[in-house]
Amino acid sequence: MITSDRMAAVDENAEAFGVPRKQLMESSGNAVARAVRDIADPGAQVAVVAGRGNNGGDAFVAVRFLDDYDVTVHLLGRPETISTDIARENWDALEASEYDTRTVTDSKALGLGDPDVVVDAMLGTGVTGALREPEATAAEAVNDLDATVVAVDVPSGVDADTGTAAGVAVDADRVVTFHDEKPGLASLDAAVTVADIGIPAAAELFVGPGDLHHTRRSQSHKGDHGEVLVVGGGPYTGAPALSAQAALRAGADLVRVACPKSVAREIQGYSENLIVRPFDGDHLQPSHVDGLTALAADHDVVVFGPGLGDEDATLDAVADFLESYEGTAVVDADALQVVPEVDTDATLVCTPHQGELLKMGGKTADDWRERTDLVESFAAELGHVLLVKGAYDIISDGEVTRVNRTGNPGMTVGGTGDVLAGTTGALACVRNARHAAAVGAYANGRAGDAAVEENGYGLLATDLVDRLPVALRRDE
Ligand SMILES: NC(=O)C1=CN([C@@H]2O[C@H](COP(=O)(O)OP(=O)(O)OC[C@H]3O[C@@H](n4cnc5c(N)ncnc54)[C@H](O)[C@@H]3O)[C@@H](O)[C@H]2O)[C@@H](O)CC1
Ligand SMILES: [K+]
Repeated sequence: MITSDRMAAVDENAEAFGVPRKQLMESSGNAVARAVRDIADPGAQVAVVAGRGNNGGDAFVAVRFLDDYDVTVHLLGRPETISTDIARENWDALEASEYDTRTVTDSKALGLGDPDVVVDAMLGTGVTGALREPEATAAEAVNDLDATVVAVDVPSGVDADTGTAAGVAVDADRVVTFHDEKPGLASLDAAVTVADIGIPAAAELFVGPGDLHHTRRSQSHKGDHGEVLVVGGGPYTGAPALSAQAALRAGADLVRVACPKSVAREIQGYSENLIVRPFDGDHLQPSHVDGLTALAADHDVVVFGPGLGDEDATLDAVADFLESYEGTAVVDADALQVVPEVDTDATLVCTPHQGELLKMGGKTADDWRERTDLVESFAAELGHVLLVKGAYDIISDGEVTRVNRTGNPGMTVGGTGDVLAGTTGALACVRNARHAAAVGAYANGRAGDAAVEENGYGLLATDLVDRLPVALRRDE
């Protein structure tokens, strides 16, 4: 089962991993032709009703695999309005080979005749809202025919994620959908075929550029890009400042740092971008928890742990806070060891390196594939998202597991974990926790790779912070 925004991400990852969309379209078209062959014998009359996007492109490919059928292609609009190169190239190929192609600009003139089969290729996952003209009239015309209707990917007008139609929709007998089931298809009374179109499994497993650009933004936050509270500092002062700067660079609108008064001036000293909220003393302890809980309520995400140290009183305070907290928190560094004993309704993203994972009671292995299984089962046991750092970062919520391959050996330098925690915290303001962890690991690694590319090894954690915006940006 795959939603349309995940499908777009997987599609873009496939392209990034060397399998371009035009190749996927060729496989899609071939699958559509096989479905027609399944329904009607050679010589049968086939009417292809095509839109101006890649859904139409799929059908233009299918036509080339149906030479022994009597095929007529009806393009709803002028060829120059075809909205993608790969669809246009497949249209031009039909013209060059003089297939029977017609362009329909007035839907009244949609002379479909009385075909045995109709291929509905007007719209697929690109539909927004109720069908407009000429697609709406065309859908009615298709529904009035006796023909067997084969829908490409999704019946035109139906929302692939919900199965509902905002207006008129094609009533398909068969749907040939690509790569994986779409949530909205199960509720239709059409027979659904899932066609494998050669997208490598890696395009779903490995985090890639598609994950950066196609993730549903969660609406459940206040500001545009969210407000993050970093709770850290004590024995260390750099760690919370790195996390806070990273959260700002990763897009948070506002970041505050709750830290012991003893280090507040030093932490403020790192940057005018930081807003410091000191609590008294020189380390976090249970008496601070009520104040922190109140402060946390004014933020979308809390990043808990950078530089806190592991005094017993501090760990007790972490446990007390997490027990009552019900929001989203990234838990890193010394605070991690507390998580397995805490019973909380909070959504936690734990970001251990492999040593910290062992301290939490998890297991690890040298081979990243084995680690994937171990992390997935430990995440399920914990009931939280795990982002286990390593040459390959493993991200799992116990159900879906992702692997991040960006980053380099230079990133073992101190502080890169603090940058990752802050980055993940900012992303968790606008993405679900598992996605925030996957994209956080990906962006952090890309920032580290960019730093090494420019300056060679001898990487500093601060080199990552300034490179996060580019690491998170859509590739030009
Ligand atoms: N994502 C993938 O991995 C793949 C997608 N493929 C095909 O690509 C399709 C998605 O293609 P696109 O993103 O180009 O979008 P579509 O081809 O589904 O539709 C986009 C076109 O429809 C128009 N449109 C949108 N809403 C409309 C409405 N309510 N009334 C009238 N016109 C409307 C848009 O202006 C645009 O021209 C999929 O359904 C599938 O068929 C395949 O090529 C296989 C690979
Ligand atoms: K369709």
